[in-house]
Amino acid sequence: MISAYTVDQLRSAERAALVDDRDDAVMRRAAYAVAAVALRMLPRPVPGRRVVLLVGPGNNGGDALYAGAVLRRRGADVLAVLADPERAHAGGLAAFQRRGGKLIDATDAMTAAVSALTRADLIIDGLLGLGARPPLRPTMARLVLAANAAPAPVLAIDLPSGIDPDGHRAAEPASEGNGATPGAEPQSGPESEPVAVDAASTITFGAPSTGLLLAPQTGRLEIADLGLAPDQRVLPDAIALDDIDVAFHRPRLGRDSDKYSSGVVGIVAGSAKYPGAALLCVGAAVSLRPGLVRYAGPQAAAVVQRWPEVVASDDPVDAGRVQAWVAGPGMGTDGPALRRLNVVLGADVPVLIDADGLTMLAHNPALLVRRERRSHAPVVLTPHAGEFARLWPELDLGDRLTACRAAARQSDAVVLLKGDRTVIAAPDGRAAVNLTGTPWLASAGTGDVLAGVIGSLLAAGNTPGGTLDAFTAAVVGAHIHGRAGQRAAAAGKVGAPALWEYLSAAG
Ligand SMILES: NC(=O)C1=CN([C@@H]2O[C@H](COP(=O)(O)OP(=O)(O)OC[C@H]3O[C@@H](n4cnc5c(N)ncnc54)[C@H](OP(=O)(O)O)[C@@H]3O)[C@@H](O)[C@H]2O)[C@@H](O)CC1
Ligand SMILES: Nc1ncnc2c1ncn2[C@@H]1O[C@H](COP(=O)(O)OP(=O)(O)O)[C@@H](O)[C@H]1O
Ligand SMILES: [K+]
Repeated sequence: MISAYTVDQLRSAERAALVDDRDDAVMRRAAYAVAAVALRMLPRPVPGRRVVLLVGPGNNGGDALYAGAVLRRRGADVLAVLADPERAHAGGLAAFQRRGGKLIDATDAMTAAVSALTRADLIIDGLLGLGARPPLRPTMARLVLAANAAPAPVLAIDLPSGIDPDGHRAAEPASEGNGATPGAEPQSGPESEPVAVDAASTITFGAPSTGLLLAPQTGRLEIADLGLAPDQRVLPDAIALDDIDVAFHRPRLGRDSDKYSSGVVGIVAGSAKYPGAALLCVGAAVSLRPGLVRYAGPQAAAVVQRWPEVVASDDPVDAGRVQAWVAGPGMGTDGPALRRLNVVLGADVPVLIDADGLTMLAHNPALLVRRERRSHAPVVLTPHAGEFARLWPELDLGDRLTACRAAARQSDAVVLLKGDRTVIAAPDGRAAVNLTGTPWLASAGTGDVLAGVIGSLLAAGNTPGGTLDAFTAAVVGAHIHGRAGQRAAAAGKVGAPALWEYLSAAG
């Protein structure tokens, strides 16, 4: 599991770890870690390869300069572009120049800097780290635009410069969207997009800041343990899972297992207008291999024809015992749909509401209040941005994690806000960012699949030996779904049903 912290939390941990550190020893260790990743990213042979360092005014620039000195020793041709020459890190600069590193002052030689970036084999971003307060000022913004337009991959130190370290404001990729020419004065004004480095990899020290998990510009995340991470008594601001955590949470069968020990999930989805949603959601639930899937809705015949092992009925009242309900995908919002939703919300088991179910909740906020009186079992809400805005119009989606946390607290439900970086929050303040996924998932029906996946996990968590709470079920479900999407995309598959086959195996 990756734990991410606020800048304040990371700064306090650094202060505690570096009480007696008066020289650049830790920075040199950081720089070795940066150089090790850079050497992996450089084409072979390394001698003569062109590395351009983007160097800012703080310690992030110092890391870059020390890393540049290490790369010089390996024979790379390293050029440091100084964005703020007067304030460049003195120790780093001396070490770099001792090794024969070359310098350019970007404030008076921008054209040369841009041309060096264009010809680089690797760009190392040491403009800003934890001290960053976006948006970037003009010299840095120009360099970032040029770096993003260059063919070389960018390795960001600590974070891609231009993102908000705490993740409260999003930065769009700099190479698109703002219409700026690399090296030219970036547009300013309210319409221009914030600029940020689009990194192939980011190496961070000790632990990432929350913004690093949230930013799509981070690329592959590497964490170098320099003994700087907050200790275990500090609650992380947000977490992210990796494949190993998820394997641990998958339901396991034993000799004494029966269907109720692996979880029975009930699904209310689909309608005459959206028959496919029923199949997509049930297919996903089945793929997670719960003890049993029950279907309750107007597509019972089609569902059983496709999955004979599913026990189907027309209505949740007649469905029989379940350990979790999913309601919403394609179920419609008419009278019968509202009645079905009410039945599900009255059940004393965990309930996931998605899609049309969320639309009905937005129109009838009293439904959730009534649910709280009827059951203490958790509720999971899985809106995309449009559904989120209908449910909580007063919350600012420019700050997705904060908005999601507020929504979870207000509605006393786990809220999963879908998107490129899906975020999940629990009413008690826990939060997670999902790092799996692919734009391949931005197609119709993949959300119905996600609902089925999380529904199965909620049921598994509500078994006698179940360990998954609703928040963890949502986080694990998002991870599995995203990984399945990546595998389907890599295999060249088309369409949401392709996810089923990858869900049963996805890490
Ligand atoms: N501490 C440790 O133990 C270790 C730390 N390490 C490294 O140190 C990094 C943190 O270093 P740091 O504190 O010097 O901050 P950093 O981000 O480099 O520079 C901040 C300066 O940038 C400026 N600035 C801000 N926003 C700006 C903008 N939008 N556009 C333009 N300029 C802007 C701002 O200047 P001002 O606003 O005052 O003009 C401020 O002075 C950390 O990320 C890691 O890489 C590692 O070596 C491991 C050990
Ligand atoms: N650009 C993107 N990159 C990665 N994942 C995405 C992107 N856009 C959407 N997704 C994911 O695809 C799914 C879409 O769900 P949803 O919007 O409910 O679609 P539908 O209602 O058509 O099923 C979500 O899991 C979401 O996180
Ligand atoms: K950086």
